Amino acid sequence: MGLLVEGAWKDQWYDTKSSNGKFVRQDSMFRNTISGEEGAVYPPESGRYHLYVSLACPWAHRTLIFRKLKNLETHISVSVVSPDMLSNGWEFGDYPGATADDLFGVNYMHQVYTKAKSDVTTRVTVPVLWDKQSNSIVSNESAEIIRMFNSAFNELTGNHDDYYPESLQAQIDEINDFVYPNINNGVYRAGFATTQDAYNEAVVSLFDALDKIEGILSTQRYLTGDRLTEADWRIFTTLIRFDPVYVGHFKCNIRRIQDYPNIFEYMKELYQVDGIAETTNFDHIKRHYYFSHTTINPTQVVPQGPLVDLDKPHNRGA
Ligand SMILES: N[C@@H](CCC(=O)N[C@@H](CS)C(=O)NCC(=O)O)C(=O)O
Repeated sequence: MGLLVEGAWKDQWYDTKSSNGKFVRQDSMFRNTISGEEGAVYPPESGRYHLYVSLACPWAHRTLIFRKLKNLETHISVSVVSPDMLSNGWEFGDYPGATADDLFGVNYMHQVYTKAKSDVTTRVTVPVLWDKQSNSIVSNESAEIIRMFNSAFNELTGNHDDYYPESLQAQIDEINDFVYPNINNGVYRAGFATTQDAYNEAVVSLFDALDKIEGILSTQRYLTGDRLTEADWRIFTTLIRFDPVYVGHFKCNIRRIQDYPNIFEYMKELYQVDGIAETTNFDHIKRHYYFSHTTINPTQVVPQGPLVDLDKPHNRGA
């Protein structure tokens, strides 16, 4: 794990000393948009864009889900990094389910970043949406990539399904603003904390938030009512990793997702949506966290469990 400093790779774990043991996630730095508007720098074109993902990563998983739901698979190609993220950061390789770098044939993800900007100073994160035409990074912010996938390619695909409908945008934004710090990033704030106080604060706000979500899902099918939206997909990628990884590896063990009847059934419903199970790779998920975070798990031993039947019929909407 490391970062690029003026284009040079530096192997270094997260600095939590300057923040009292708290993990503070950095903002993504490439923030352009694909748009069908006249004169747009990045117009929606088939075959022009390439997505770099890790199957382990919850943020990258969102983008794979939207690529699937919006029928973008034939329009946007994908490279998958190996789940092992060690001293060179994300790398390509022959781990089952991973690929080579299909565009440049480089070994490391940081080399893709320096192809976009040779003197860049940044963490090297996935997902990355790459523009093959200008050889630049459109975006490395999943929240923005899924919005582009939701609407920018509609004319090309003929798929007008809308996961961010205008009538629900305020509600979706409100849920996202609650779920992101407390749950999506909350598991990382608990797991990467290096003081007891920082961990305590994160884990308590995480489970308070999950209790609240359980309450919401006890009265309605989805987070904003009876329609499946972006807000649901954004929480899903954290929920599906929770019992296999976050409970043990990140010490988020006050309760399991299986202990929340409504969240568990809801998570199964989302997992069973057409195409979603194939975007979910539990081997990469478990291997990445347990094998890569050697400050947390120095033995790199990956647990076998848990045994959970995600294909069992759910009771949502019954
Ligand atoms: N805000 C970014 C976060 C992406 C992110 O942090 N990805 C993790 C993998 S789960 C990563 O690549 N971490 C490497 C690092 O921090 O050096 C997004 O949502 O796209």
